[in-house]
Amino acid sequence: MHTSIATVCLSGTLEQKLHAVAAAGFDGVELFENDLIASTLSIEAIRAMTEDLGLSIDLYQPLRDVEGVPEEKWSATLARASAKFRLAASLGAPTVLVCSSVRSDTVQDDAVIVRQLRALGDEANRAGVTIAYEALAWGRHVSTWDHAWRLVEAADHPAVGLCLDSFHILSLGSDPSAIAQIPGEKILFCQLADAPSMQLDVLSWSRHHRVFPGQGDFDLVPFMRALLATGYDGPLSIEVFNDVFRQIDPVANAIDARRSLLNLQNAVANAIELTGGEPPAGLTRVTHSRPAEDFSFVELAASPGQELPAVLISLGFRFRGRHRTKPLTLYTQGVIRLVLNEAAAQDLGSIVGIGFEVPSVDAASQRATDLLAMEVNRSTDAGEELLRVFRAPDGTEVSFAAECLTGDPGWVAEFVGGEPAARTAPLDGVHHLEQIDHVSLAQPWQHFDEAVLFYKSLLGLRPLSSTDVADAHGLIRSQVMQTGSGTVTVVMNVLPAAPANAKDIADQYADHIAFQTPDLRGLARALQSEGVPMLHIPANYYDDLEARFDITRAERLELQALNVLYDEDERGTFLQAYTIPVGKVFVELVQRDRYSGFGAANSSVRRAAQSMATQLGR
Ligand SMILES: O=C(O)c1ccc(O)c(O)c1
Ligand SMILES: [Mg+2]
Repeated sequence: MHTSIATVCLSGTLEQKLHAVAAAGFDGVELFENDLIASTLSIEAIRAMTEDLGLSIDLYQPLRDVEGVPEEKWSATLARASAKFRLAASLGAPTVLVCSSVRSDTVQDDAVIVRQLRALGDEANRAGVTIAYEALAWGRHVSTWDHAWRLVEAADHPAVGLCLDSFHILSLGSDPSAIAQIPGEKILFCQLADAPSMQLDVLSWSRHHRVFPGQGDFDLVPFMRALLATGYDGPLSIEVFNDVFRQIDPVANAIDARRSLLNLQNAVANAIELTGGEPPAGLTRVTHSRPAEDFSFVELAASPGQELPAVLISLGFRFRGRHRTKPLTLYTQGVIRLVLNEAAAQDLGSIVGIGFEVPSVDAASQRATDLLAMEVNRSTDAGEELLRVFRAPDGTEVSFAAECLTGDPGWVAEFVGGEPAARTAPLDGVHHLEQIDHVSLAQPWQHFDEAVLFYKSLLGLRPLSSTDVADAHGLIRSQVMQTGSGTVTVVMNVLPAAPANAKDIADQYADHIAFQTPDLRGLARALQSEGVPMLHIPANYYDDLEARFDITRAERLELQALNVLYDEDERGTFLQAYTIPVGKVFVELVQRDRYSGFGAANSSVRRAAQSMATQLGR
């Protein structure tokens, strides 16, 4: 369908915004009044620029407080509206958005509003444009889509129709299904936005926290299905007011916005098909690819001289060799494969790449391309396996690898000079790491929403619990993303803005990788005897543990001696322990017994302990 985006979504001058919108592949824009007024470009120049960029101006907006107007102000209001209709016409915009009035003197009388909408319609008609009437969720008298529709229906004017904005509808918890009863030609415009669930007045929620479809908690699919059932085939336009999006690079942000529209159209088409329907031909599809099934490898930045290899060997990994042509080394344990990259830049953390096993590398790569992900060109030499690699918003290189049910994937043979594989590499014949539990990535705060949509739409990871972890230097937002089968989990930790002493702080915001073991106590004991430095957990934590849970003194003392943390949920128990940070990365060891969480209750203790370890130089 025709895709559009409101200029208010993006940062920059009007010219920068228009270039970003065109570069992302949108068909048109909603021109926000403030962007026009503040621009040094003439109306003719704006029109010419959009045409040159291949963009249409689909909507001019907003026109405020022009219905429910007290009698004495009506003629001035009509004159103001008329000027805006002529402006829209000279921009080549077919439609002006009229939002429901918010002024305290709004006449709260439907008959008055209907009469005024008709008069506005006549005026718009004269200028050769139409008006799309939108109920703001905080409108003084009109705040719901169905009220707005009753008024538009009653006005019964060819130049007066509706604008439906998913935020205003879903934020009030309104049921969108009856939208399907509206004649499609009376819906002149559709604005799309998602938002996280919040307990906040709806105006502040809308003006600061909207996000692109698929990044929040709203279910836009039923809204879209009702809209499409009317036969609507006008623009699908993103309208998001978001404090972060107003600050970030408009080019990347516009691409993220268009990814959200591609993903939404595809999700709607899938939902229609799933219930035996025929999706409208105009919906853009993306290549189908099933979710990631497992981790294939994790690539870490390994600066020379770092202790990471020694720690890995202590944990039971085997050195499998150096890459034939690249500055890479490989360590494996069973199905866990870690690639250390000596050449990798490590701006934020230490995990620079993740390989995901997918059912079809071709389908996953085509889907990534369809969803506008940026492919990374990696040099390959003759005989080397070509990996398809895409850059995630945080810079992580995401690779797709074929499923590998037995033995090693083909690329492992490119590493030479190491030890042969062993199914497991137990320290004392019993304790070992079985698989990657999760990978945790530090996220720059500006790219968090983009990252959620990236991992969700490309890899089928779904956002689960989100927790705020307090530490001495700020609040860290921790978002778990997991595939439906639970085999792949990525945890995204959003860093507070860099404080003055950024270097110290940055050291603590380490990425980490967590491994599952069937016997964490045994492993911790073995590591202790090998002298592997584990993160020291303070005694106060164990006092608290003893008070909170039904554990014996002996159990508490054992956990404390081993620096093992404990948690429970309704279903089971959880043990976790950490190595001290090695460079910018640390290793977490977990033992799960039917427990499905990630030890969130322990996170702030862990962070405090890490902070202490970093300050002590260890
Ligand atoms: O916040 C506002 O005022 C505003 C203006 C125009 C819109 O389309 C909208 O959804 C909100
Ligand atoms: Mg709107």
